[in-house]
Amino acid sequence: MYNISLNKIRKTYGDLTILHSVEMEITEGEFVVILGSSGCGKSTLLNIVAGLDTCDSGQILIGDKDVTDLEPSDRDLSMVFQSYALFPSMTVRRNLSFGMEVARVPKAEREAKVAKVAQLLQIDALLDRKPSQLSGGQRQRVAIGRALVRSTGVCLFDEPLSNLDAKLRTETRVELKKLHNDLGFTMLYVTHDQVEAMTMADRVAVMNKGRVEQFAPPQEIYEKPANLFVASFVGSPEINQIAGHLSGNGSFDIGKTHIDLSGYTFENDTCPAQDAILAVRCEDIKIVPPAAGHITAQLDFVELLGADALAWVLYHGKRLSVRMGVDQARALESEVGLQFDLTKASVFCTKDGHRL
Ligand SMILES: Nc1ncnc2c1ncn2[C@@H]1O[C@H](COP(=O)(O)OP(=O)(O)OP(=O)(O)O)[C@@H](O)[C@H]1O
Repeated sequence: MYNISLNKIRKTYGDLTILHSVEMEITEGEFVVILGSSGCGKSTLLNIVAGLDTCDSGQILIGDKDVTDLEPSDRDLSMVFQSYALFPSMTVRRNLSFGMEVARVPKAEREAKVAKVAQLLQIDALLDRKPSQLSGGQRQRVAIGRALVRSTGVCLFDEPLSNLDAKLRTETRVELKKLHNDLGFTMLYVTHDQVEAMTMADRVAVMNKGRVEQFAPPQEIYEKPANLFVASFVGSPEINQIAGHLSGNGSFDIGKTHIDLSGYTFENDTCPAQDAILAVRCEDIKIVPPAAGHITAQLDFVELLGADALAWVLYHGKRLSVRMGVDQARALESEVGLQFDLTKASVFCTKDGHRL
């Protein structure tokens, strides 16, 4: 079995706590992306799973096996790093098969595995080249291939695509996802790139300052963020936020403006009376005549993005974004009404940011 259990993983450097009791249950065959900004502890967590770093306390299980104190080579996993770390003097073929040679895998089996992975990654034409004769993208594919041929069931990835240019990153992303579908390995993948997380993951763990803020399928992370941190970290442009007060009877009050939240489903089905933040994504706002909207705002500027457009409007000095068609954006008046799709909005507690 290749499920992974992370039980209360804690890591400190002196006074600094890098991981606060991280817990995660990863199902066999799942593609899990750990998403977070620089310094949140995601590489440290991955290295602890790989056995390249130790934790202060906690336990790591792969299947039923407690691997917490095992050497990396005894953990039944393989890892792909941001830097390709290929052997420069060996051909691609030898780079791919070397790990298996060391592990005394029979020659016929080695050759079959190399052939399969090379075909999957479309590097079969490159097998007799040396790494110096490859492009960056090709090298990274070889590095991924090397991890895959060695893998028995668990593959770890630390930002493997970050050295590639945008086009190659997109292509390799698609290939990795297909490979995962074909091979069914358990994959734990660290990145700060939310597009990678959204497109590849079965589930995303959003990390912040050494804590997992939410661990859920990408669409759920996007549509029902557990707190304000997740809501503003995921999605571009950043989710719109409007400060106000919940009256307790389902009305969100911004000064004298009252927004009826009856379309919104509160956690526990109750609307508490308290200061709150209404968060709405740019695609969930419609521009309407000023009198017909939930609020009225002033047009600031329009960005034409090709496929669609973003209108930036000012409301009480705060900039909000609204996504729309190019033609509509070109015809906007200086004063606009904003109509929120409240079924898709989120309401957060002002004090600690949790979802209400
Ligand atoms: N050996 C060390 N001694 C002290 N602090 C460390 C050490 N290694 C890492 N850290 C700190 O631990 C924190 C987490 O580092 P980590 O590399 O896990 O972050 P990350 O989320 O992977 O960031 P990045 O995307 O930049 O790699 C950082 O604040 C880093 O400075």
